[in-house]
Amino acid sequence: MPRKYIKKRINSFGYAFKGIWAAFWYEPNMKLHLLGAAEAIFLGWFFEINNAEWIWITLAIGLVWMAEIFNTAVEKLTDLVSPEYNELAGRVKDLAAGAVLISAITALVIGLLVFWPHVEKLPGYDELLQKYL
Ligand SMILES: Nc1ncnc2c1ncn2[C@@H]1O[C@H](COP(=O)(O)OP(=O)(O)OP(=O)(O)O)[C@@H](O)[C@H]1O
Repeated sequence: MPRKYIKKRINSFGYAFKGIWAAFWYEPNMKLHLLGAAEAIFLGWFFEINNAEWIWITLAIGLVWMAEIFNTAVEKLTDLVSPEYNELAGRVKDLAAGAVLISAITALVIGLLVFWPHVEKLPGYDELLQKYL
């Protein structure tokens, strides 16, 4: 393989990592998603979830991060193209935000499906249920 080609591919990775770093550094929402991921990983460790369950958690985290980064990119591009008020620009941003919301709801459902059976097995769960329900 030509050296120039390899160098270009390595550069592309560098730009992509720069984008990921910028998203986590500058975007408050990404910090929240990072916190959400940390919580899910902590729960996964606490409940000693199996490989299949880790796959779902990994997919859920990746889905939300990916959607948020795309949303940020769309927002920036929209601000660049249409800094003034524009109905279409607003709709574009709403659509991108909608995609993030769908990813977050999906991740929440995955989290409940994965963790709820483990929560039910916690000692004292039945007593707690009887006391409050
Ligand atoms: N140029 C614009 N023209 C019309 N409406 C806009 C425009 N910019 C933003 N909006 C409206 O305001 C909403 C919020 O846009 P904004 O860019 O402030 O995103 P945000 O919710 O603050 O994003 P974040 O918090 O993720 O940075 C949009 O979803 C859209 O409805």
